[in-house]
Amino acid sequence: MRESLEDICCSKIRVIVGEGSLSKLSEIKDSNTVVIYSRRVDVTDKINKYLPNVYFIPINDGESAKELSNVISIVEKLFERNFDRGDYVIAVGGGTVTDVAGFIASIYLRGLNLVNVPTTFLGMVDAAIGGKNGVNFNNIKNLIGTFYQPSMIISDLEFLETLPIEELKKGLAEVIKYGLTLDKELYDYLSLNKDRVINKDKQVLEEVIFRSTLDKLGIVKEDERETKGIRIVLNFGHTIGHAIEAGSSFNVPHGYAISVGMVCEAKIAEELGYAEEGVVEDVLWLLQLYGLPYDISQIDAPIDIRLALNAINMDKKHRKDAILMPFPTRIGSWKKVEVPLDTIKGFAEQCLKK
Ligand SMILES: NC(=O)c1ccc[n+]([C@@H]2O[C@H](COP(=O)([O-])OP(=O)(O)OC[C@H]3O[C@@H](n4cnc5c(N)ncnc54)[C@H](O)[C@@H]3O)[C@@H](O)[C@H]2O)c1
Ligand SMILES: O=C(O)C(=O)C[C@@H](O)[C@H](O)[C@H](O)COP(=O)(O)O
Ligand SMILES: [Zn+2]
Repeated sequence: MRESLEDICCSKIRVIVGEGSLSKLSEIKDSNTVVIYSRRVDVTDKINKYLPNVYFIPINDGESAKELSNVISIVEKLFERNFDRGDYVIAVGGGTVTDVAGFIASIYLRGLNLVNVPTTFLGMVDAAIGGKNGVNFNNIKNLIGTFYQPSMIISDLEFLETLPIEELKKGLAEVIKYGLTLDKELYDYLSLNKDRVINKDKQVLEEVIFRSTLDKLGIVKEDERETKGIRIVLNFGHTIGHAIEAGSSFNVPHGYAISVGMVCEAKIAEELGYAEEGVVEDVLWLLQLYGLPYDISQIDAPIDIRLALNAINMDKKHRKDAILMPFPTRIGSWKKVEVPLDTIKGFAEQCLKK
């Protein structure tokens, strides 16, 4: 088990990664606590072992959970109970659960304490970390949300035992994102340990999760609210990725969408002269090694180009008529580039043409 205590702006965040780390929940046993969890993951007995008196709110997870109507129905359940600002929300599930529950924790009474217990690999390497939360609105990803830090992130690898390999791969797309832009050693580690990763070797996965967590928190520490042009690096592949999700009316899973998005955006970086020769090949090579999609032709959902381009108009990295794009320059390095919106949309149309 690995632990780290991180200072992010005015919050202390305790990160615990390892099998059996769920036991750390016993440290908040004297608080009034609500557990918002994915009804598709067996958690109640596991939680009650450490927190015998909690209020459970099961939710249907998946992208359709990220709707304001769902937020309102959960808030109405909270309203029936007597919570105060000293109390806790514990989010247990994948990224869609931690996004919704984190948003609710940030707005109810203007903020309850939050503990994230990610149960997917994608949640453990990305979604449960860094404080972004929120819901989709009018077919735009994460249009409504807040920045709100959990006090504790518990990544208990025992949850991964039931995780299908396709869900592991979706999380690997976010890890490859870190490797391509921030962490060449992580890129190399993934290159050398493919079989152990795919076979869910716990020692390897703990290393990947812990390293990804520290990579992400290292960026969040510098630019928590994404106002300095630094945190945008965590959004590499997401301008096109979110366009694919929106264009498919959220039928393409996030991990696959950003996988294709990273190839498209690396090609734009190369075309505009920011990515060194060979970067696109290195992106393709690692995605193909893990069987992740690298071309829109591999996505078996129709993409409405009009909806996809509208999503790019609404990308949260856009400033006036340009988008701040995080371009990989070589493996493990990146550069912020302001690109005209129409240029990005032109490339996106090429990339998303089936
Ligand atoms: N806030 C952030 O910083 C951030 C970062 C990355 C992604 N995200 C968001 O996260 C979402 C994707 O997250 P996700 O891939 O975890 O999706 P998800 O929450 O839909 O979970 C994926 C699937 O795995 C199942 N599942 C969850 N835990 C399981 C377990 N232990 N065993 C077996 N099955 C399990 C779920 O029921 C679901 O079918 C997207 O909405 C994306 O926008 C947010
Ligand atoms: O934490 C961040 O910053 C990220 O960009 C992480 C992304 O992997 C994640 O998908 C995030 O939800 C996208 O954020 P958004 O601001 O583009 O909605
Ligand atoms: Zn993402």
